[in-house]
Amino acid sequence: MNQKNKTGFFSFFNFKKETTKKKETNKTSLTQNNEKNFNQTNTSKNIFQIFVNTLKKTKEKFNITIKNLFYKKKIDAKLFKDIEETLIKSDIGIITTQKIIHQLIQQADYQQLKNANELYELLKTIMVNILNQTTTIQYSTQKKPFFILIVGVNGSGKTTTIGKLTKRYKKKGKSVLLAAGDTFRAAAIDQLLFWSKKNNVTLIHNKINSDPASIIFDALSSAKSKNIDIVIADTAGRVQNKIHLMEELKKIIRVSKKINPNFPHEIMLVIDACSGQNVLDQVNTFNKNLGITSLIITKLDGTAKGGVIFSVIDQYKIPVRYIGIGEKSEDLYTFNAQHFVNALFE
Ligand SMILES: Nc1nc2c(ncn2[C@@H]2O[C@H](COP(=O)(O)OP(=O)(O)OP(=O)(O)O)[C@@H](O)[C@H]2O)c(=O)[nH]1
Repeated sequence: MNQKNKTGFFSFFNFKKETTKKKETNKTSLTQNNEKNFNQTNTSKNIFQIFVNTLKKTKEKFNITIKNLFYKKKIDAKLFKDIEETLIKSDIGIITTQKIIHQLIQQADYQQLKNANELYELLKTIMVNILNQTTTIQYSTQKKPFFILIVGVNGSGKTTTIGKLTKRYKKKGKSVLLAAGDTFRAAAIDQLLFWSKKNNVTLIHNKINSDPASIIFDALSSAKSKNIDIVIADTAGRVQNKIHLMEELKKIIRVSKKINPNFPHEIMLVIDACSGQNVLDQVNTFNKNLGITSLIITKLDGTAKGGVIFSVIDQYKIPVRYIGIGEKSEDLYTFNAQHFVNALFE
């Protein structure tokens, strides 16, 4: 399979290609189990409909305008200008929009397109390619425990997402252990306790203001001795300031490497789509300091700013692994570029 198209190793939709190509028997992927469960309970069409419903608010800005632009229009400079304006208004961001328009003009010229309809399809393809520029880290049973460090600013949805991930991995038959690394806010520990009980998994925690690096170290040691598959660690979103937070997170990473130099396998940044273009600043800060391996975009259900996904992926080349589309524990989906773009244009 084309590496560029492998947005989500956990992706449902690439499963067939993955399994035929990958003959390594000692590796099991969450994707494979994912897909089996998925096929039993859902269909690609349903998932697509969920994407369509989720993006309702983002589509309001984008969809009607874009369709009107292409309707029976001829290809000229004005059309490109209008498309550019629509993309910018849809939170796709100026830099990424200009890149899309540049490619659109070049390819339309190269393919000698005359018809606006063909340009419409070309725009979709270019937008999917923008989202497919990244590859995700592979889960493997050899990486045991597979350590996922969850980071993000306050209120972005970290704790809720951990609850959703726990449910998801448990459903795939994986053993999960949680670590309450947000010791700054008592409610965060209570929230994780709720999720751990709900999913029947162990939570390693300590009292408020205790050292998060030490809690996470204990959690990883315990997971190793108990042969646990996956450890998910929560972290604070706000300490005294941004520098303190980054130092705290760096310490967690440093200390975890004493157990295994490859820890953490994943550093997932949770970002709230409602923040629009401001998320770029968050991605920049966390990535510069910690090296983010994937993104989880939450609250796509409640915002018109879903277009920001294009600029985040385009500017940082970090894959979006999951999207959060509601507060319930099942409201987490593997991100799929094709579905996302099709849903936007639907
Ligand atoms: N609509 C919607 N709400 C969400 C989603 N994900 C999380 N939330 C809500 O967002 C709020 C904040 O979520 P938390 O999980 O507490 O966020 P956090 O990042 O852990 O915040 P702190 O613990 O304060 O650092 C809660 O009310 C969640 O129910 C989502 O995908 N959609």
